[in-house]
Amino acid sequence: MNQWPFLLEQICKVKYIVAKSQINYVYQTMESFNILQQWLSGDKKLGIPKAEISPSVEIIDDPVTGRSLFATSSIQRHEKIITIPHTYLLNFITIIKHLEAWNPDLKGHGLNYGQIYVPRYSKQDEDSAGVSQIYRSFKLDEILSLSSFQLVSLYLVLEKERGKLSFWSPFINVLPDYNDLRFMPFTWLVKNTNSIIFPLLPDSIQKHCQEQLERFNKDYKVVSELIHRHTLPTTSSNLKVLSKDDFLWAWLCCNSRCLYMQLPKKLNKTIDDNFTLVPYVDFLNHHVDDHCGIEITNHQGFLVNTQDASYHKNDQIYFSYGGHSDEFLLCEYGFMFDLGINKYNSLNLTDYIVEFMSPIHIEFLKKEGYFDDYTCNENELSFRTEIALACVQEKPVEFAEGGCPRSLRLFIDGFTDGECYKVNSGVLAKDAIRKIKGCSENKIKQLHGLKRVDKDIVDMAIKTHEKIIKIADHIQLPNVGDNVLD
Ligand SMILES: C[S@@+](CC[C@H](N)C(=O)[O-])C[C@H]1O[C@@H](n2cnc3c(N)ncnc32)[C@H](O)[C@@H]1O
Repeated sequence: MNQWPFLLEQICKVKYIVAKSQINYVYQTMESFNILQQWLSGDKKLGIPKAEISPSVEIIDDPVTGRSLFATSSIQRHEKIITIPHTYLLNFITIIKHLEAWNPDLKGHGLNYGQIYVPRYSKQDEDSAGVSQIYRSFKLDEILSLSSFQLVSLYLVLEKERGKLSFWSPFINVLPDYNDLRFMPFTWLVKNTNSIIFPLLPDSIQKHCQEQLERFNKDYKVVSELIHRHTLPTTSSNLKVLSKDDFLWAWLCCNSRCLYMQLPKKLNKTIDDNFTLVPYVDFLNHHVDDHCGIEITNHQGFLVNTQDASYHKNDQIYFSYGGHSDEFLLCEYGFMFDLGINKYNSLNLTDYIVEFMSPIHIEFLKKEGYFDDYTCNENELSFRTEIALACVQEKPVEFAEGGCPRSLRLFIDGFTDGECYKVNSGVLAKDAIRKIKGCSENKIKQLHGLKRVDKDIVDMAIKTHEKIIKIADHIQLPNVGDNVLD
């Protein structure tokens, strides 16, 4: 029997379904952008403030950078393009304000940050999942003891559960889903995916991910235990055991979208707690160079200004997340730039340099604040690396009784540029770089050999090694003979 007409019909059907689902996706996305903008336009009668968004700015779903801000007409330097009042910022303070409205026992600690509108929650805002009951049973001490990451992530999970009843639903609906962040290798550890590819990533990325996993697991444990203490017979089964996937989604939203905001001193929080989520502003993608500037004021809220950048129609509007390497961007934000773009890329030489050290060297470097984090970029070794390499060239006995060789002391204190160490440091660094490059070449071969695994993820893993090889090939170091420590 001729199968072709049947196959052709099936192919057409699949194409039709794919096209239809793409149209649906575009429609739903645009719809959710409209709802977000409507929400941000406030309500004078209810006293909900209005965000100011320049008509020269629009949200576009870009195939490479995801939801992004673009200029609809030219924008000059130093133009204020976005102002988001405190009411719409999601952070420790606004969450406590909303929880207070459910639970008067949480009141009375006098926390404030600008004017924050909070709905007057009533019977009709109760949700069937039991979230409002959980809010009512919280104690002030246990909420204040949470870190910002723990509280904001928990609150996002709970408010998502409240669906349309949540004040935050227009914002929650435009947050990324897990698939948008699937390139973040740390998520593979949580979800037990890509387990063949993970060990083929550079060691430095694997180490970064293990640290993220530790932080995540700690936050998940604290928050799960809290929820467990507050579940009631009426709480939905979905919440009784806080799902790890849901918490991961919320935790990733915080990790990839948080912006610096100093919390009041009386909260006694750490530097890492000083953040807020900011609807709309969080559509700004990262650029290696400075673009827009952000500022937070008590009175107006969160402001975005073009600073020294100007934009033409259809230009993407960016903001620099900081001087981060591609490895950092991949681990923390789930993306990397193409080869040759990121001037902040570096090689992590730490493990290889530590191998050259005796315990006495390590003790000395720790005391001086120069232990760990040894890197180089395409042009040079970092100062920390130079100090560590100079140190290992000194015999351990030279450090007896807390002493320090004179040349090394002068170098550390900036009185010399460590010229006497340079050649041998170059040899040692070269040895470390050669080993790292060899390791990357080997892993690339193994990655090419993988069959039937997600091609995008494998390509991304290969790219991480190509960046390492590029730095290793480019850096110029003095070339003299053999191991200088012999
Ligand atoms: C603050 S959000 C920016 C909005 C984001 N594009 C979205 O779709 O929601 C940060 C995330 O955007 C993406 N991103 C930011 N800058 C990027 C860039 N230059 N290239 C590719 N993706 C980028 C990454 O997924 C990152 O985790």
